[in-house]
Amino acid sequence: MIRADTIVAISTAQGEGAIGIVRLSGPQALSIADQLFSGKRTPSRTRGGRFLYGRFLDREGETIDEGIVLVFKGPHSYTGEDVAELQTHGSVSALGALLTRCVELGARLAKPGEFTLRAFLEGRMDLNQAEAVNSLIHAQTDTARRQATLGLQGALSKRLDGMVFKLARTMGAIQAMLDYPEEGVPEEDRIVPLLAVQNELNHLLDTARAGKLAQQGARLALLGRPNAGKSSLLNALLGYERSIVTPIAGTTRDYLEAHMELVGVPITLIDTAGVRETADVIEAAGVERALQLGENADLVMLLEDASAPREPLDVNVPEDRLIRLQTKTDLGQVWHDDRYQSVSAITGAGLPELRDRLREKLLGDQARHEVWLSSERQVQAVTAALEHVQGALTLPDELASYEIELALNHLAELSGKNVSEEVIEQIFRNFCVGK
Ligand SMILES: Nc1nc2c(c(=O)[nH]1)N(C=O)[C@@H](CNc1ccc(C(=O)N[C@@H](CCC(=O)O)C(=O)O)cc1)CN2
Ligand SMILES: Nc1nc2c(ncn2[C@@H]2O[C@H](COP(=O)(O)OP(=O)(O)OP(=O)(O)O)[C@@H](O)[C@H]2O)c(=O)[nH]1
Ligand SMILES: [Mg+2]
Repeated sequence: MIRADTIVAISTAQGEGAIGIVRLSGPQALSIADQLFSGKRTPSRTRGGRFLYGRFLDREGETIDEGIVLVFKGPHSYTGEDVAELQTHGSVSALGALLTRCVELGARLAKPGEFTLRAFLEGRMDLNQAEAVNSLIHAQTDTARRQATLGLQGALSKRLDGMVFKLARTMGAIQAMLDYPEEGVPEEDRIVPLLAVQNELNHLLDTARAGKLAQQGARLALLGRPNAGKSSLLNALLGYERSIVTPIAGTTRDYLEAHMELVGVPITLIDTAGVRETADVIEAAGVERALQLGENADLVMLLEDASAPREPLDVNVPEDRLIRLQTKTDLGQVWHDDRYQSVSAITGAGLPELRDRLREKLLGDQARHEVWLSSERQVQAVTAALEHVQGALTLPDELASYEIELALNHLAELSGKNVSEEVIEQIFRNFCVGK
């Protein structure tokens, strides 16, 4: 179905650039281009896939800029509709004037993500792929980009297709059995495929944490007693002197954040005030904050000075989000406790092992070449599908068949079949304008 209106947006980043693009999509895209473009050829009378060189004109016929028009004829375009790309010098003013001209000629300003929404509605990509487009734009690390690219190529949808096939076949087998009970359903057509799908869904859910972290990044707080070496370790991980280090206990009083990439995850490192009882109101407020930051962080590194008398700190952080470190091991004192890793911020000893540990804690053993769940929407749909598959494994045939149907609905939801307009709108609302 071709939408009646033609949308327009500046598709390149705001600001100065070598080249800028205004993109038109819809039934009037090429006729609008005809009216504002002057060159040897006419966009609407050009074959798709060609570019035309010439000048862009404003309402008075004055030249806005020289540039090129790229012609795409539906369905052979990003959106599946007729598309004209007006490529100019990357001048804020030229792009603005060109946009205005397109609106004067009848185009409507595109909403965020509306080009990709149209690509979805035209069936050029499914919802998982559309979400991947957005992830790709926002990817801050190679890991996030690689994941988004896999998603864009349909990797998640392909995995789901395999499961849908198994479920549909099982449902068929059960229904046949209900019609002809004397036949019975052989185990390998009933339990085996359901168990396989259950496994696969569980496995997919395991990837969600890594997927979320690769996308949104992780917050990593350093906690410990005063002088434990938190600021020194932060500086050592960053590779520059971000935080003040002195031999005085209580140096860091407020928390401080620094950004870096670690193991392909965008990391916010948080240095905090050393935790101790104190009469100093300012320091006490800092301690309060430190503990709070620890509770809210994705991971906490809890530091203890191995060269000082032991005075462990109790923090309200579950074990799986905790990494215990003994610091200053270059001073020659180390205790033996498997729960602790040793580091020296001064010599760098133990830092590679710490990075490995962080990778394991953050990404687990998720294979980098397989696709990860990356949005809350995906996690919810897979969780719901899994519940119904589990239902199907425990319930008698008639109910099992219904459970499988529900599981199939949730998997279909993932790729964007039978999803409400609201859900779709919600997804595209977070996109950039022009995407
Ligand atoms: N200038 C420009 N660069 C861009 C995009 C764009 O729209 N414009 N893209 C998007 O934002 C991405 C590329 N995605 C695209 C996907 C499909 C088609 C397309 O026209 N496909 C047709 C023709 C294929 C062919 O000729 O081989 C088709 O699939 O039928 C274009 C871009 C990234 N770079
Ligand atoms: N030998 C040695 N000294 C260290 C090491 N790490 C830190 N120190 C020293 O320990 C002292 C305290 O270090 P900081 O990094 O300021 O400790 P902190 O945990 O941030 O302390 P507060 O901000 O007061 O809570 C400084 O004199 C550092 O030079 C280390 O690995 N080896
Ligand atoms: Mg400090």
